[in-house]
Amino acid sequence: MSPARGRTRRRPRVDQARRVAYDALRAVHASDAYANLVLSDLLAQRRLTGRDAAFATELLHGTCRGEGSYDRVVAAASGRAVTDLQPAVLDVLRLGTHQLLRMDVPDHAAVATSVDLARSAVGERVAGLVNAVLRRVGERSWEQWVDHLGAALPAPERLALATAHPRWVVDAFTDLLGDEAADALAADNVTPMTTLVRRPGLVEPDELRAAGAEPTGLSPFGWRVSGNPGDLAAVREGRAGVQDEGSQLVALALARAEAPEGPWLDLCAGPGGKTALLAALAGPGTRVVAAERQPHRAQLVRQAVRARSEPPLVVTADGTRPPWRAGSFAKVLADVPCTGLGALRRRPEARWRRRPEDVPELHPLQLRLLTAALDSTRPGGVTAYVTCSPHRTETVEVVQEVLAGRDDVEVVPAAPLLPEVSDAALGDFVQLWPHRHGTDAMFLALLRRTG
Ligand SMILES: C[S@@+](CC[C@H](N)C(=O)[O-])C[C@H]1O[C@@H](n2cnc3c(N)ncnc32)[C@H](O)[C@@H]1O
Repeated sequence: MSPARGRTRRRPRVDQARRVAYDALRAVHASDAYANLVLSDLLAQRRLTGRDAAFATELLHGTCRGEGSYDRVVAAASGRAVTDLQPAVLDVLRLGTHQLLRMDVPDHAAVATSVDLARSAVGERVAGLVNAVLRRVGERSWEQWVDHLGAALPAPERLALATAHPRWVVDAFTDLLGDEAADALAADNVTPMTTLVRRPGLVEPDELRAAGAEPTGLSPFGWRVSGNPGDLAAVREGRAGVQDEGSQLVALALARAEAPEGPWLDLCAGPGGKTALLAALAGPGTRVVAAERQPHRAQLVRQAVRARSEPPLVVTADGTRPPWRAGSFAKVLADVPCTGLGALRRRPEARWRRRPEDVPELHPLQLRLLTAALDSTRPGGVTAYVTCSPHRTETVEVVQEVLAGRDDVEVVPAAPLLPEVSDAALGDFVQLWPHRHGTDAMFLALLRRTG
């Protein structure tokens, strides 16, 4: 664009942190990228570290989480549907809205840097629009926007707006928790600290303590670190790994369940976090087999268990058509593919990407995998059915539907096997929650083959 009427227009100076957040957000929307992955690539490429990296991370993650609610704010402030805005401009507005309403950025800086970003990333012609819309956004605080836009909404819709979740997720959580759903939804908006698992037999607590990690409250193998876990030798060498405490606890419950001697199976193993812990807990003499349908994820399982002198056997296989004989295993973990609604705090964009139709679409596969897991379990042996979603259709309903069709399975009460965790029993099952336990919302059912 030529300088307007002979004046030399200032070249917009966009700080690197905002540019990284913007480019990552565009990749999330234009190429279905995962926010965490694209951000870590961009931070490395552009050599952003320290405060700049922290700012870009908070800006991207917060914007992704708040997206649906910010879109309502932008629509009200611009007087048009967000679908009528150019996607690249909408992303600038979303980032600006997050800075104005939820970050400690002065209003004038949030508006001016967003206008510069719009000029540089989209073009001069959109600068005025971005300036005008963001000034209007800044006229109210976040709470005032929620009051303003929520006043006319029914209660669940208002909760969706205030906690930045799609309505169908609000309904699913309310179905499970009643009024407590508000706390569970709010917990999705808090970035969890990185949790490590100490793989017993491979690393002692003293090594992790000396590296600055601190034990967590629930899992006997859980450790918390601030900073980059890859800085720890134990993590780089696969003797410890990044793993939520909830995942550790469900694996531990299966390891503690009474069962006959014999090999253990992880039916849906990729990327291998639970396989690695189960292999450590199984002890010498107990063979562990890990199956995973996708070859690249099977490779990740091999990576996860590389530190073991006798690693589990990793097979690329469809667990619904097992290549092993029925009744081969004493313990079987079926950590099935699910919507991941229990781990939304870790996946900033996931809540807006998942669709309500995903739940019924996954259900038949979940039924088949649980059936195959039970068929693979020998009489007296135990199957653990696990999801990182608390959605009833993916949890209790799968178990009930499978059990209704067989007379060779009994439910093992799961909560008594995790005495370190209170308030987790859901009947005979276990349901963990971020707002109660500080873990992902993992579901666990333990089922014994009786014949
Ligand atoms: C929830 S993830 C498992 C996470 C894993 N247990 C861990 O802790 O790292 C589910 C896995 O099941 C795999 N999967 C999906 N369908 C499968 C099938 N039919 N047989 C075996 N694995 C399958 C997916 O590729 C995915 O890696």
